[in-house]
Amino acid sequence: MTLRPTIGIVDSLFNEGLLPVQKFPEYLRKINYRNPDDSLTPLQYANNIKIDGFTWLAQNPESLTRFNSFMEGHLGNRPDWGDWFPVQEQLLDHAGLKPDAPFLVDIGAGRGHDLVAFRKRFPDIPGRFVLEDLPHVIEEIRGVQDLENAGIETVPYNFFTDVQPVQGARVYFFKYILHDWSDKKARIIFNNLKPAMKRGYSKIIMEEYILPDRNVRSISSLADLTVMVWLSGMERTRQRWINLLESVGLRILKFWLREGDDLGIIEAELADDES
Ligand SMILES: C[S@@+](CC[C@H](N)C(=O)[O-])C[C@H]1O[C@@H](n2cnc3c(N)ncnc32)[C@H](O)[C@@H]1O
Repeated sequence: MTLRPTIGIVDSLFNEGLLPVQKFPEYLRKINYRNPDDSLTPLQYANNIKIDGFTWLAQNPESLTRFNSFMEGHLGNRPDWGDWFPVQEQLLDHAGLKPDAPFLVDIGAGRGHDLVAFRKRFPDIPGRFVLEDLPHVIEEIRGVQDLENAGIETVPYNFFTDVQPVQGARVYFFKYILHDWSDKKARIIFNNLKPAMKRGYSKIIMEEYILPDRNVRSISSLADLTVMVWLSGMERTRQRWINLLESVGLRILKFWLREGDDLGIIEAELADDES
């Protein structure tokens, strides 16, 4: 079992998370008990700011460090995706793989813990491994030995403003990214990715909650509330994932879930009918 440092979770939730939680009833009254959306997030309301949560973190280095430590420990004692997803069958068994081409791009990777774990698990997969995140996050991880040892490239990238710079990767990986954003913003992220994807080859792999329509586990509800209170984000049901991806010309190949957990993998690719 992987042991992860979880102190960052407590540190970040108490330092940055408590105020929006405390002010949440007041915030809901102000927005007439609508579902929170991008026009004013609870974090913006609580801190009286207009910038989004990640730009705010960039301006508060201690909060950013706590947040990135939070993300590093967030899986707790769950296995890494590479430990249970059929990587060989779904990703490696393809004639198009080339040793000098990009294999995996982790978009919004934070400190790169998922990439490092994947490289340790599969040290012999050929190709490039790329970590993308906002420039201040890339700055925070400059010179980190684990990343250098694993041969991981770092690229500053903003998924709202830039088209994906790494063309034709086998895997574009997102973990806990889409749940931070509304469908409208998620569509911008996907539309900036699609031009880089190679039809019949590139796959999107997302590690996210995939909720049932009813009887959601309390731990998954808590995740839903956490992203709502921070960012007006949401955990999505299967049908919401299908609707979202279809609305941008993507097709879900399979939802992968492990017994007893709503956190799973969504495997997707460009839909056939897109030019
Ligand atoms: C919830 S964290 C997930 C981090 C990592 N994928 C993980 O699961 O531990 C969201 C990540 O998205 C990054 N992010 C936020 N806005 C972004 C943007 N516009 N472009 C690229 N990355 C962004 C943040 O810096 C942060 O690292």
